[in-house]
Amino acid sequence: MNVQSALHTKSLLKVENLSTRIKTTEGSLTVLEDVSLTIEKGEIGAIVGESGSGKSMTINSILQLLPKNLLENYSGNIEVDGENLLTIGEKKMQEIRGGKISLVAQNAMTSLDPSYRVGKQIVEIMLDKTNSTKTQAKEKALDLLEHMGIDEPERIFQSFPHQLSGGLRQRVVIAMSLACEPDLIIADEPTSALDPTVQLQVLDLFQKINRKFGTAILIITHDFGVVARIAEKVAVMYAGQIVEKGTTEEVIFNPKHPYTQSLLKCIPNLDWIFDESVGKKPLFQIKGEPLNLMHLSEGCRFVNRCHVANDMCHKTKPLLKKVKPTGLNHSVRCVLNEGGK
Ligand SMILES: Nc1ncnc2c1ncn2[C@@H]1O[C@H](COP(=O)(O)OP(=O)(O)OP(=O)(O)O)[C@@H](O)[C@H]1O
Repeated sequence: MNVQSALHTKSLLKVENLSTRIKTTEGSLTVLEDVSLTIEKGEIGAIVGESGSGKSMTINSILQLLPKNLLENYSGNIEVDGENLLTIGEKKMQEIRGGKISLVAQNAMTSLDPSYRVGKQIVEIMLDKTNSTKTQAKEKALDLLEHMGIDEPERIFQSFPHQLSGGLRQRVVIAMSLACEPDLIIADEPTSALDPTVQLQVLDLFQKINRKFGTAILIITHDFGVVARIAEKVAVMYAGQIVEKGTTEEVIFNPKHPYTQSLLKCIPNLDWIFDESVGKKPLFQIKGEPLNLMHLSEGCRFVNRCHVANDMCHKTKPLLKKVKPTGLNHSVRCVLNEGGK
């Protein structure tokens, strides 16, 4: 690709300055503010943050899944292949969901119908979303199950969801998400309901899918371990805002935001099991509670939990700025890091 055509290449998913307001009994609440991120074709990205940081709101906004009685309004832009999802209307949106983008939910059981054999559920999607005949759809479904690392695809095809283990069910759901041949899979905490060993297998499966089919993946997680294993780039969310983003390497090895630094310290370290001289250290915890979005102050949203905050942080609203003005895409929302160090 020459430079000229590269400049004109549209991102697969481009979210720009997205703010989402919802209606609550206490009045309207801005649950997302100024969220910008992109996923390119064939890329694996991640959004990481603790509970309540706005991860689910971000995907529900992208996929326009917030119910009418909850949503007050969106502002900003959400583009898929250059098409603005905020203006295309529900009919076209339905084609995008389960078409160009498919969603893998945290709990596989919420995506599977308990009363139908899993094979039939995969075939139904193929018949609905692709030009396959019934015979082709069955063949493709068995093929997909095999690609999911399932040893006996025919037996699993004939099984009901309750007859499968949690790990197998999640593989089936991932196969279902591929049935419509999407460009992007959004995976919402896809491994958090699974045993640690199965978690690793499922993450490796996403990587395999990405390499084999070129499918882009946006993974939502509270776990930096997941980010480190699979994602090329990451956005760290806190209290409805992206507070840091960049390549996974930049963010993990050179975290700039005190929240990112604290999240990284929360990853369990098992050194003490192998090295007695290290001693048993308690797990690191970020002090304080996540912010109540109803009661925002004028400064940084992380200020009351921050280990380096000063007076300026209480008074100045930080903007997301490049760590190094001339650098690539590492950005941070912290007045103490503006302009880079
Ligand atoms: N129906 C609702 N009414 C009021 N506030 C809500 C509602 N749903 C979400 N919120 C608020 O929106 C913010 C973002 O929530 P969101 O569910 O996106 O967080 P999350 O990062 O996905 O958390 P989790 O990992 O627990 O799912 C939180 O402050 C949450 O309290």
